Amino acid sequence: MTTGMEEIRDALKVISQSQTQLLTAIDSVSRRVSDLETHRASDTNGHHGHHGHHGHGHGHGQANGTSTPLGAGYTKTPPLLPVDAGTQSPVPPASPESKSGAFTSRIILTTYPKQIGINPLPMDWGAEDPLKRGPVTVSRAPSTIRRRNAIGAHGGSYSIYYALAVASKELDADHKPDFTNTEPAVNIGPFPQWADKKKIVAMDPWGHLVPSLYKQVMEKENVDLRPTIAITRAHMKLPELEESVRSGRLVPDGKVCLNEFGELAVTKFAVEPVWYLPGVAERFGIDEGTLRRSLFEHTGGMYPELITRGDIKVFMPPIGGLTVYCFGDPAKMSDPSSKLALRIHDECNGSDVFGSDICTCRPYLIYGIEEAVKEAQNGGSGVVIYFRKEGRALGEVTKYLVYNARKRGEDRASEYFKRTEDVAGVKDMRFQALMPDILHWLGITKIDRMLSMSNMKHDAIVGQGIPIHERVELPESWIPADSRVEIDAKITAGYFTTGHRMTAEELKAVQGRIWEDIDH
Ligand SMILES: Nc1nc2c(ncn2[C@@H]2O[C@H](COP(=O)(O)OP(=O)(O)OP(=O)(O)O)[C@@H](O)[C@H]2O)c(=O)[nH]1
Ligand SMILES: [Zn+2]
Repeated sequence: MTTGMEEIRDALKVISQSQTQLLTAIDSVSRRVSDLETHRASDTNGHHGHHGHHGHGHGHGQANGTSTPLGAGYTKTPPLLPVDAGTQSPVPPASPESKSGAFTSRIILTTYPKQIGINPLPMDWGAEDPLKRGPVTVSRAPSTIRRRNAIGAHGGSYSIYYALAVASKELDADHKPDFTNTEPAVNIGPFPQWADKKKIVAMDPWGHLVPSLYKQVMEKENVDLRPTIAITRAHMKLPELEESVRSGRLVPDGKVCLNEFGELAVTKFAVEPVWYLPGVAERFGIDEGTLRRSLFEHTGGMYPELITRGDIKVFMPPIGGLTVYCFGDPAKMSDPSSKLALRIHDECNGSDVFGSDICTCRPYLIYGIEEAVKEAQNGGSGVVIYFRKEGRALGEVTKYLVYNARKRGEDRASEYFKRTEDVAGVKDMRFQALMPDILHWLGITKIDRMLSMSNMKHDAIVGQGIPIHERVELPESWIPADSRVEIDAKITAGYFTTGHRMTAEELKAVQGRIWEDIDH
């Protein structure tokens, strides 16, 4: 009996040993094949990379199942054989003409730091001199793919439309942007914060100057580089502000508020996300391996280099960015002797654009703009920053599911966050931890009037060393009736108020419109 058990145990040991050997063999074949493939591709493209030189990378995080830094909560899985290697491919073959120019001759599923031909442009995140820092290089164009020092793609969530445009031949993948006259409408910085790895980890501080700063690199190295920030000037018109002028709250000055229609002059900054992974991990108090593995897994395995290229530290995530609306002289934002009023706003399409009354989003946005304009007119600076983080970054589908659950129930303030948690598992996924980067980038060192009640925004900003002198809540008269549920729930959960913080008992009595009231 005992002998039988031992035999089984021995047999199992042999099986497990052979399994490990098999996995190691598969892994080494896969890497060899990948090397060959790059070699062939680089021959085809006439580019011969340097052997053995890999920038400043440490070469860890290779595709070997045993040496990849695995984050907590993940099991080791066998490495996969790159399917592009052999003659068969699981992907329907692209038509022959689509191979010309747009793509490398073989599909490069992933790359490895020690691979022949891989020669990233230098990337020293946080270096003071932008030339020493190096340009964020992410393009997979044949001329650039081996020089990449970033994972992902330009355009945030729009990268998918780019792919569609190329696939449907609407866009020539060889298109070289003509940047004539696209340069920033105003100058900004550089500020010492731009060279601080602890302060800016979620955007490229040099992103607006790419075409000018790295012109020579683009020409000399024949690489495809693009800006991730653009700065322009505009007029804007909101119906509520016409009313602000009519009621006398806002007085046209011909500079910031241009006329009796409440038309405003604004400087706008559009910013695409660029993440420095070690810095992002640090902000969340997790290790880089865990961050990389989670990003890899939960984007459908979209970016294998998160796992295979431990030497690449920059990632351009497929998410929305932000826009800064600056009223008054942009130079005043960073002037410590000028007062600054600031609203940080997260996207709520239903309210911001379409006027839904279930929340206070549009009212707070308009109030923020109005107060920002007033501060600018008083000789200070007013700033509104709009983040694309719809529905607390849970998305509109989740949000509407929760609305239904609330309205089919009793929609009591005491249950407000619980309904979201029931559906989404969390009440909020915005993670304000990365939000203060833009403030550092704008050179902001203190906030005089913070137009927000959110404790999460407050704590993130103060935690980044930017003091907030005054917190300004949304005045009662701006709160739509049906959004009392939201605002009271938020206040009870810790949002700032100078008014009354309800007890759990009182919160139960706050009720919104219920299903019967909407359903007609
Ligand atoms: N999931 C979900 N999201 C909501 C709901 N109501 C509002 N939101 C989202 O919550 C976010 C509100 O953001 P902000 O207007 O910046 O407000 P806040 O962070 O709560 O704090 P304040 O600065 O005090 O306004 C937006 O992303 C909205 O889309 C809801 O019922 N469910
Ligand atoms: Zn809203």
